[in-house]
Amino acid sequence: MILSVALIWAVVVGLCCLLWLAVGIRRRQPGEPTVENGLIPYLGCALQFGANPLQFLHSRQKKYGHIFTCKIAGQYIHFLCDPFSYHSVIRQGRHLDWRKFHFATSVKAFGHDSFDPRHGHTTENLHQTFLKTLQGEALPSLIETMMAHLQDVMLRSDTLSPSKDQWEVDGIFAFCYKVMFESGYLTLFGKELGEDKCQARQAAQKALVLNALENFKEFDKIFPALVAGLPIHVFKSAYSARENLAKTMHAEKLSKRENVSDLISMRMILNDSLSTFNDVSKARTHVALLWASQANTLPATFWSLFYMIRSPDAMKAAREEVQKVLEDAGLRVDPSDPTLTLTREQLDNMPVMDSIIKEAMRLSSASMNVRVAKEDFLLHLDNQEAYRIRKDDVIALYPPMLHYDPEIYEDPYEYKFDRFLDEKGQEKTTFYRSGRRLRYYYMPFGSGVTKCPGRFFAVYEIKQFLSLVLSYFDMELLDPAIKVPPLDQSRAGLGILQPTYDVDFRYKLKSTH
Ligand code: HEM
Repeated sequence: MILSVALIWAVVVGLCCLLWLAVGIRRRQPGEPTVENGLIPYLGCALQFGANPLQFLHSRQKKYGHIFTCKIAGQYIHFLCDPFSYHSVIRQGRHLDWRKFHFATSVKAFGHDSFDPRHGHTTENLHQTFLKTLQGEALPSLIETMMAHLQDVMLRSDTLSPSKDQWEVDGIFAFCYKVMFESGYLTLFGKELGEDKCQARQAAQKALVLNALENFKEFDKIFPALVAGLPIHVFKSAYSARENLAKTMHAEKLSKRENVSDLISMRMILNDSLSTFNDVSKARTHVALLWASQANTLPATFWSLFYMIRSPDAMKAAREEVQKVLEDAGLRVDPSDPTLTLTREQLDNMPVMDSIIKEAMRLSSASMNVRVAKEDFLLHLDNQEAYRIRKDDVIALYPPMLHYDPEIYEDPYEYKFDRFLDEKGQEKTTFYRSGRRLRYYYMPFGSGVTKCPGRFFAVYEIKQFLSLVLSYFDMELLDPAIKVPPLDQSRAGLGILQPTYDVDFRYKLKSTH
């Protein structure tokens, strides 16, 4: 009896394996890139890729060349590794669709109805909304509001309470998180009406931001799992964290706030006028924007501050640059009246700070650029080769392959704060590979149509943050020889990676004379 049950199981397992071999494995057709199916059904190469994407891709590039295909979590992904061929994917070709992947990912993670106009829930052109409210004329007011909130949080509220006489010790990531989250949150979502005059209201406002921060952290932890396709209901506390955030973003709550950014006010109007989303779905679209505005900015700020403090030369050059900009503008640093302002033009005129931030992001960014094939087509590479791509396949660029390429960046694992400065101390834009000038050499914000619409604001807010901490505080690492914390690879593909552990520093208010 036992033997026959075992036999039946053996037959069932055998048949499943045959079925997997027959339909689960892709065979390379003539003209297609080399395929690696991996050994695990459905997952394919996902585990090896996830363990260390850069190492995985380098080893496959060595074996297969500029382009190859890997099965990852049920999806066939063509990785294109030749930077000179990037433009054939980045330029808006008629064969490639960017909306399918992006809209589907947002729905999976945030639970709102689809933004894809083809699904009939909205006719909003989200891309246009982002460009109008995050770039160009929208920037000066975002910059001004952010600068005021940063100084309130650093010096007026009880978030930090620094003193002149005593050092405060904190983790750099914890410090950046507190300051940037609160300031960024208030800049996008405004403050409760009438809050400033009344202490009870002030406390309520503070509690709301702190709750939002805790909920954000809880939700953000499982974000990679959601993108990988796991349902949010598996993660009870993360689910309630997301829903708690959404509850604070219902239209009737947001309408009681003042100084709400153009981005959120416009999205509220368009949600109401162009979509059939219900109230929960509308609120969840705002949660998606909170996530987009913070999830990368927070670790990017950490890496910028960490590397700057760790490099005495960077710190000196940055300090001098900030001092000069403030002096030229006739501004005086006074912690008892923290009302410094920097215009967009002044912020644009800080090449050292730019380079410090760029170099920090070069070393920590791992965003995958993805497009989906709308139909079978031929992908032409720079070396005249062409490859057949099947409908619904994904084509991916992984910019860390550029960012860590020793031919493009000498000693690529080293932080050099002036790497993006030319001989005249201005922004360096000429980078070469094999003697040829590169068009794409730095891509933490993605590429083409899906390039981050918040990128200008993101860099401004990090510059503002660094300028203020340099102006108001003395800062030191507790251990000046501390090693760089490793990158948390669990988020590889999704943006700026976090450190696997925090690094302690100490700060105190500068003495003013
Ligand atoms: C250092 C900070 C930031 C980094 C590295 C970053 C990076 C990215 C990347 C890689 C994408 C996806 C591009 C793609 O899929 O190809 C993206 C999308 C997006 N980002 Fe950022 N981002 C940052 C800050 C911000 C900020 C501050 C905002 C808003 C205030 C923002 C708003 C958005 C939005 C709305 C999208 C979605 C665009 C779309 O789907 O059309 N980002 N970002």
